[in-house]
Amino acid sequence: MHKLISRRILELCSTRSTSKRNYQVTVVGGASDVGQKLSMLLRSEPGISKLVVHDTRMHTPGVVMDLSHIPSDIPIKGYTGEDMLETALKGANIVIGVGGIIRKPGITEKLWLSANTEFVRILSKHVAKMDSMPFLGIVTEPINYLVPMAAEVLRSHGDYDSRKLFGITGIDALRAQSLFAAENNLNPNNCYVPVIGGHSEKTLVPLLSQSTPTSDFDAKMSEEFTTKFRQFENKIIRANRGISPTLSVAYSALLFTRCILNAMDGQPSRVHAFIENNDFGTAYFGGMVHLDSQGVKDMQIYTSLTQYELHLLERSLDELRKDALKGKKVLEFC
Ligand SMILES: NC(=O)c1ccc[n+]([C@@H]2O[C@H](COP(=O)([O-])OP(=O)(O)OC[C@H]3O[C@@H](n4cnc5c(N)ncnc54)[C@H](O)[C@@H]3O)[C@@H](O)[C@H]2O)c1
Ligand SMILES: O=C(O)C[C@H](O)C(=O)O
Repeated sequence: MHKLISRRILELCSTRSTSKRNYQVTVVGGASDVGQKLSMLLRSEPGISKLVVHDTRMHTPGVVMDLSHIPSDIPIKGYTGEDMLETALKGANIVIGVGGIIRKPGITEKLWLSANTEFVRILSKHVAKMDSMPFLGIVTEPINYLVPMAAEVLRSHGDYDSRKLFGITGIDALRAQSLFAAENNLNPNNCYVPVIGGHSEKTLVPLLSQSTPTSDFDAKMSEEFTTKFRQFENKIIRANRGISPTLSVAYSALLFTRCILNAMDGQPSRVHAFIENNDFGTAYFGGMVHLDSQGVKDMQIYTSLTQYELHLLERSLDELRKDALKGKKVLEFC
């Protein structure tokens, strides 16, 4: 069991490396709710040589000063306003995009979508102009079509390396792990349920057939688990009085950053993410991604899926194709 726990922990990149690194991380949208929490977590992450926080909000200098009062040997720098984005990105090895607007009461779907689309469009355009493409992780929703859109922008404005673009979806694996543990009365640290597909109610596919420990759920229990799991996003937004979650999302972005840092250091690393992947008949797909120092190496493939999982996967792929198309089309209106 001890070996098993270590493996799970490694998979989610909870382990910190102690090697000497020299990597700059820039958090764009860093004064947002998620961005502030992520920046606080990164503040004490060993091996980051410089943490940069960028946002268009006027209180960004205050956020940076607040963070600087947490003693750390990681230098921190803040930049405010779109005209400072280029400076904030300069020298970044990892860029995390967490800006836009959170879902909250009073914000219409249309406003939410257009603000988030604009955020990712501007960010991608600036990243495309950098001397070399950094690792770019996107938290901003909806990931299913903003990641394909980011790829289009990167492609049309500069040298695009698809191995370095990721939608940060680790939250889905964390939720599946927590739910599985709760349903089976187990320690979550000993559990793992792979999640493939996309990051939305209709595209998430939890693979109970591949769980650790092995699941003895019958067909009805598997369907109930899947429904519950897929509704987590809406459930938490309702419980949060209409506001999207930020804590577990920031935590999953920390794990993502850690996995990338490990990979850049040449250590074996894998991360849950949504990436360009044609293996399943759609341009983008999410799952466990194996990394090397250059980015995506390949994605974990699972065999012996149940009929139910295959059915979910088929439906998910239909949606993902539509989402990727939306991502390309949305640019026509920008
Ligand atoms: N992937 C997930 O699971 C998940 C979960 C929750 C939230 N989110 C996403 O995270 C994002 C942030 O959520 P939040 O609650 O922290 O949002 P928030 O509303 O607190 O803040 C958004 C921030 O983005 C900044 N911003 C907007 N345009 C910018 C630009 N061009 N350059 C730099 N900064 C810019 C704003 O100034 C603001 O600080 C949202 O887009 C939301 O969709 C994703
Ligand atoms: O869309 C959101 O902001 C919610 C988020 O995607 C989530 O998974 O909780």
